[in-house]
Amino acid sequence: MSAVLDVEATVGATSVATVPRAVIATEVAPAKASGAPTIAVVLLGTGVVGGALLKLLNTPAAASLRLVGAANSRRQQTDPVSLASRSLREQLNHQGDARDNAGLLAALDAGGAAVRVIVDATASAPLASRHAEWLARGYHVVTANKALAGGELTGWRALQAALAHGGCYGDAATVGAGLPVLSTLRRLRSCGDSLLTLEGVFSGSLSWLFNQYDGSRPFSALLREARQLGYTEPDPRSDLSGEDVARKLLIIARSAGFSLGTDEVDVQGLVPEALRALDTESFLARLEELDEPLAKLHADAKSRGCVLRFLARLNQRGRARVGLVEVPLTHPAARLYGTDNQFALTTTRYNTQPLVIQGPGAGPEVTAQALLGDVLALV
Ligand SMILES: NC(=O)C1=CN([C@@H]2O[C@H](COP(=O)(O)OP(=O)(O)OC[C@H]3O[C@@H](n4cnc5c(N)ncnc54)[C@H](OP(=O)(O)O)[C@@H]3O)[C@@H](O)[C@H]2O)C=CC1
Ligand SMILES: N[C@@H](CC=O)C(=O)O
Repeated sequence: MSAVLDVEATVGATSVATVPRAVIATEVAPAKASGAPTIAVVLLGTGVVGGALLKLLNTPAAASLRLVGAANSRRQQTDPVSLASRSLREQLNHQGDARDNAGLLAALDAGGAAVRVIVDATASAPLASRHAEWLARGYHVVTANKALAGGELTGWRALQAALAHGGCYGDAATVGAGLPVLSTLRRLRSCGDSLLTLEGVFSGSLSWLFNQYDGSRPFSALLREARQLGYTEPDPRSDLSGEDVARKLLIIARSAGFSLGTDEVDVQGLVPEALRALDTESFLARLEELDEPLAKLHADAKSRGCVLRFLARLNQRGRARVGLVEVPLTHPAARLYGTDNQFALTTTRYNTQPLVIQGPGAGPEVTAQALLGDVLALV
């Protein structure tokens, strides 16, 4: 386990007390009146987030959408008219065709819809690596999967190149599970404002874990609960290692114009060496090995009147750091609840006090809503 990072003097200066609390996630547009253009949708991933989206697709808010294909990692179903079944997610576990992206794209093309959208609700890097190609072929992509935009810089650049030729990339779900962080940043940039520094808590699961953790319940028990609630990544080591937070930091920083590579983020993770190479199931069976080191870090922090928070920071020189930090109780991050994320943006125009965006930053429902909102924004 890595040592707790030092708290920089600047951290304590950040304040949320003087700015409005949460900026609430973007409202979903009401269902379009009949006769409005139909949006054909293919859904990749029917797990926690994809499953929640399937539920939303059966609500009036999604009346203008036609789900023409859906897939998990093993099977897929297509219907150019519409896949209406409420039990689609369960069906895909034992019924359907073998996985084949070409078949899903053919279903998108077949119905003659004006707007064709691929929604990626997986954590698959190979699938994310196809996003740029799909955009170049005229499909829109809406994603909760951060592997492309938050991965290697080459992938980010391929994405920007594809977007320059048209197509939309709905990425609200990739940061803050739909909190209006990227949209706010883009709006500021379009007005000529520039991001100077960025700081906060970018992980809903780690926020929930450290907001709860007081030493009375083992960290491993809390982690199991966070996974059950749908806050963690499919493999929780993606959260604990800081990798997921680093991806979000990269997505924000790149969207703000910083050409940061993955190797330029200093990531201090929480996964002990012995647990890093295991498959997911074996790791989950050994979660108790996290308990002792975290109990010690917690006790040490408490003895100094501090709490533990998993912070991400980008300074004005483009130096990026992600890791567990002791913060005093007066620190803005010490006053978070539940899965709250907190993004403090200092810009050329928000430079005496940061612009702070805060609110629940993980969970199936808010994330699925972010995906639906991005799809509806296409028309
Ligand atoms: N949970 C949250 O709060 C948030 C999650 N996200 C992101 O959402 C994404 C999904 O997370 P979550 O729903 O929790 O993950 P799950 O593990 O619950 O679901 C992942 C789904 O993706 C499917 N899948 C994997 N590979 C492929 C593939 N090649 N083709 C089609 N389907 C595939 C899996 O299929 P199978 O069932 O066969 O394994 C499964 O249905 C992640 O990228 C995560 O970072 C973003 C914001 C918030
Ligand atoms: N596992 C992620 C989910 C959202 O991206 C988190 O904990 O924030």
